[in-house]
Amino acid sequence: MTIANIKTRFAPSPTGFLHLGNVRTALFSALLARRWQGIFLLRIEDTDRERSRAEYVDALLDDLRWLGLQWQEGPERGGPQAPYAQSEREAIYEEYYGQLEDTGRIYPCFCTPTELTVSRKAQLAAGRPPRYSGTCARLSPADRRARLERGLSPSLRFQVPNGQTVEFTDLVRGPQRFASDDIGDFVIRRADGTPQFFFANAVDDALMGVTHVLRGEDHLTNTPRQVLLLEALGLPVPHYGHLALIVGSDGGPLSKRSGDLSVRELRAQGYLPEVLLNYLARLGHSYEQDTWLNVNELAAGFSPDHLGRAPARFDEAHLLHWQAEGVQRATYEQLWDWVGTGVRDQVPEEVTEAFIATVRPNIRFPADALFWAERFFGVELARSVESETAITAAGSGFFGHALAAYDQYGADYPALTANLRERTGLKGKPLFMPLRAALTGETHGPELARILALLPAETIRRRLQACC
Ligand SMILES: Nc1ncnc2c1ncn2[C@@H]1O[C@H](COP(=O)(O)OP(=O)(O)OP(=O)(O)O)[C@@H](O)[C@H]1O
Repeated sequence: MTIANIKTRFAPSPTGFLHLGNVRTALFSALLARRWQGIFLLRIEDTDRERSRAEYVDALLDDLRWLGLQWQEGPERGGPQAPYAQSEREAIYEEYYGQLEDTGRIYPCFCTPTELTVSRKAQLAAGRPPRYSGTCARLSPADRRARLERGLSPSLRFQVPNGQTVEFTDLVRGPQRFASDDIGDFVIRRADGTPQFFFANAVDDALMGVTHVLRGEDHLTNTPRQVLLLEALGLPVPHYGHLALIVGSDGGPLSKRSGDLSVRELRAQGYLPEVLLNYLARLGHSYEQDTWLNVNELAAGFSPDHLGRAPARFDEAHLLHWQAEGVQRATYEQLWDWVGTGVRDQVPEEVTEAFIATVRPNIRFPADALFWAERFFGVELARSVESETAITAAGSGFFGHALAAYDQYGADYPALTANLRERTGLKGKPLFMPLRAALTGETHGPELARILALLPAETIRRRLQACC
């Protein structure tokens, strides 16, 4: 399969911080475009005036950039179909409402929210699926005029044709068929004049030349409405692919409203961007390799054919696995930046690289690096209970020998430990554990040989002396 001139998009609403479900949609869309040298477009769907906020727009742009999911068209970058925020496109929408009006495909609806609720309840009580009953479609022109003269602000409803079947082939879920009779006439412009999602989203995709729409399965039932609208407007219908949703540990889909697992939060904890990409790319999508892939490799192996239909559950253990891998792969510069000021302030300048090399296999988060920086370079050494036990068991004579061996061999670990073995007759754990406990206050941790080379000689002597 080859796809020419592909354009994909991510179209979030700025109503909260992006969560892993949102970001996986962005990632798959970006990978699909990159795979076929196409364009990845970003559009801000801020038509919900009450819930949309400028700070969420800034946050989502920042999150996507941090993840390396740079868009080629969209906010800040511009493009042939600017503007890319729906709140700035109302004049464009007016033109298309006009077209639908001219062709008699829409009508004003004066029903109040209360009337709609009553009708919905009555239909449910009668065991029917709720849909708009068509009250305002039956108003005469005189009735409509009278209501408008009374100053009522109508919404605009799209008149769904009867007796049709809407069909499309979903990129993930295969052939789909919906009976138009099951779809009630739906609002495309709210009474406050703002466009409804179905309308603005479909019109923008068409005008912006989007060829492939990957989005969450929560939109599957919107698609037949959007297909009908685009057909009524004579606009091109993109290929749709509906992705299984990511569910949290409670089994419910992640949602911005409930502030689920935001990228910000994960970033603040110290997750690395490529870690999230490697994790998310495998959540509901299979790759031949289960090894670490960079973004180009993720794109090269991406295909809608490898997308699964079952909901994908967020699994922290998998994410932690990728995080451990990401830390091993990061450069010294990346990690030195990532560990944060608490670590940078404590580690002496001349051993920063040695510090990172020493702790790298034992850390997954900046907090872990801080833990070791404090153990190595803190003035006061807080010892764990286990290390106190190991020190007591070794006895003070052991540390006198250790000091003598250190004075003779310094940080030459093989020579020092061989000498200590000779002096004490100990080997294995009884030899190494008390040494580790005295030097770090812990009975686990980075390689002892590296620790010996990293700590200032004066610290080593002081800590061994303290156990004598
Ligand atoms: N739990 C989820 N798993 C996978 N994709 C999701 C999930 N929730 C939303 N998406 C997808 O993320 C994209 C952006 O959606 P949107 O900005 O509407 O976020 P949302 O989380 O649904 O927000 P809200 O909670 O405010 O409804 C859409 O394609 C949507 O289908």
